[in-house]
Amino acid sequence: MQTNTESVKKWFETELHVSRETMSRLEHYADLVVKWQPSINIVGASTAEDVWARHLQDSAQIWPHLADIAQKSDTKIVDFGSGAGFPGVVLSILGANHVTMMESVTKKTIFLTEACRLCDCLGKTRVARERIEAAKPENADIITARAFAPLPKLLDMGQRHLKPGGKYVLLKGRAFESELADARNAGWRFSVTTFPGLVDPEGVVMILEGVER
Ligand SMILES: C[S@@+](CC[C@H](N)C(=O)[O-])C[C@H]1O[C@@H](n2cnc3c(N)ncnc32)[C@H](O)[C@@H]1O
Repeated sequence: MQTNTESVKKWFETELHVSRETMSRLEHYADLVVKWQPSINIVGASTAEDVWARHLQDSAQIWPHLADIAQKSDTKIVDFGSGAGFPGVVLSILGANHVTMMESVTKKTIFLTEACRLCDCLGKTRVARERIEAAKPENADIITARAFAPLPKLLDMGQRHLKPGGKYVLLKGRAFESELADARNAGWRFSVTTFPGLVDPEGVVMILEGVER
C-alpha cells in the first residue's frame, strides 16, 4: 500500500507538477479523509486504505482538462454531490479559483467545510448544503461530478446551473456508452470527448460541450 501511495505522490509531482506546498495540503486532506472515515463513513472503508489512488488521483486526473480555465479569477466550478470532496476539494487544492460543492448530507458538508479550512482553501470554495434540484441557479462555467448520477439525470439537474457555453467535466464508469445513448434518447444534444480512465481503466473522463435540449 505504501509503495502505491508513494508512486501516486510521484505522479502528482511529475505529471501535475505540484509544488511542495500543494503536496503538503493534499497530504493533509488525505489524512483527514482517513481520520474521519470511521466516524462518518465519508468514503468506503476499503477505498480509504488506498485513498491516494482511489480518490485523490482519480479526482485529479481531470485537472489537466480544466486547469487553464479553472485558474482564471472569474471561472466558477460547481461540483455536484461532492461527498468527501471528490473532486471538488482536490480541484481547489490544485488551484481552481472558485469551487462550489453541492452536497445534501449535513455530516458531509461539515467535513467539507472543516477540510477546506484546514487545507487552507476555504476562501476559494463554497460548501452548499442543499439538494441540487432545489438550489438557486449557479451560472457555472464548469460542472464536475464523480459517482453522482446517471448522465440523463445529471443533465436534467445541471440544466439550471450551467451557463450558456459552459461544459461538463465528468468521471464516469464502465457504463458510460449506454449513459451517453440514454442521454441522447432523452433528447439531449452535445459534443462529447472521452479520455481513458487512469485509475479505473474501464471508466473515462468525459467532457460534454454545447449541451442543449
Ligand atoms: C456516491 S456519492 C459520491 C461522492 C463523491 N463525488 C465521490 O466521488 O466520492 C454521491 C453524493 O452525492 C450526494 N447527493 C446525491 N443526490 C444529491 C442531490 N440531489 N443534491 C445534492 N447532493 C446529492 C450524496 O449525498 C453523496 O454524498
